[in-house]
Amino acid sequence: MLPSALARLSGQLIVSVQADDGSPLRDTSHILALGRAALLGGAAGLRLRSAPDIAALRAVTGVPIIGLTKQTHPGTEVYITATPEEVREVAAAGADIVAFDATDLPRPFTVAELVRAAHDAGALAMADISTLEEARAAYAAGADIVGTTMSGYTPHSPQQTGPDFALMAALRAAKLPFIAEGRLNTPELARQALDLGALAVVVGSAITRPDHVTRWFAQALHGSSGEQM
Ligand SMILES: CC(=O)N[C@H](C=O)[C@@H](O)[C@H](O)[C@H](O)COP(=O)(O)O
Repeated sequence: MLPSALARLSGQLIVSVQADDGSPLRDTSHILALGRAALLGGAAGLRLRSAPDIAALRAVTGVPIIGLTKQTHPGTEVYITATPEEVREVAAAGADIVAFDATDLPRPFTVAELVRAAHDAGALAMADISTLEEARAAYAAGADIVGTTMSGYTPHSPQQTGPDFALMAALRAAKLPFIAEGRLNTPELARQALDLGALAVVVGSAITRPDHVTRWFAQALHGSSGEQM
């Protein structure tokens, strides 16, 4: 049986509400407004970066929250919730599920250590992976769910502009439950991921990063990337 936060997300849309560093939307008050707009539109869950953003949305909604931090650490390129301390911070802010990097890149802490920190803090553990092998390893280390989040963002995964449907199909064939995430930029692609067996679908940039969406349009019109910031 699925743990309750995952059961509530089954078949549902999760909206990732994150602004990049330097974005005019980075402030928590803007993230709160974007998150509320996503909830109004029917998001059944939220994926949020940073304790202040998580706490702000926890105060206004009971939907499952996937929380994470994004921080660099010396000697590693792993930046999504890379330490047990960050896992605890995210859980304490009100996340039901803590997402963390579970790729094969050199890392400061093992996947098992991050899973344990999440469970000890009363949260579920979501392993952000980029390959089938990483998914197997994450489940062996005790993860509750994996997400296809990191495909395209590690040197050893396919670099592509669209979603990694091949990885989703491989996860399904291996009977490994997964949340689909990454470049699901249209309702049709999101639906396709669900049809490929995803437990739930995370959509971020296409809904909550107007700067990215503007760039897609600007590039399509005249190959320009818009105003340089
Ligand atoms: C690779 C990485 O750092 N992904 C991050 C993970 O939390 C977010 O920046 C993405 O927006 C999220 O994964 C959703 O994906 P998309 O924005 O493509 O719908």
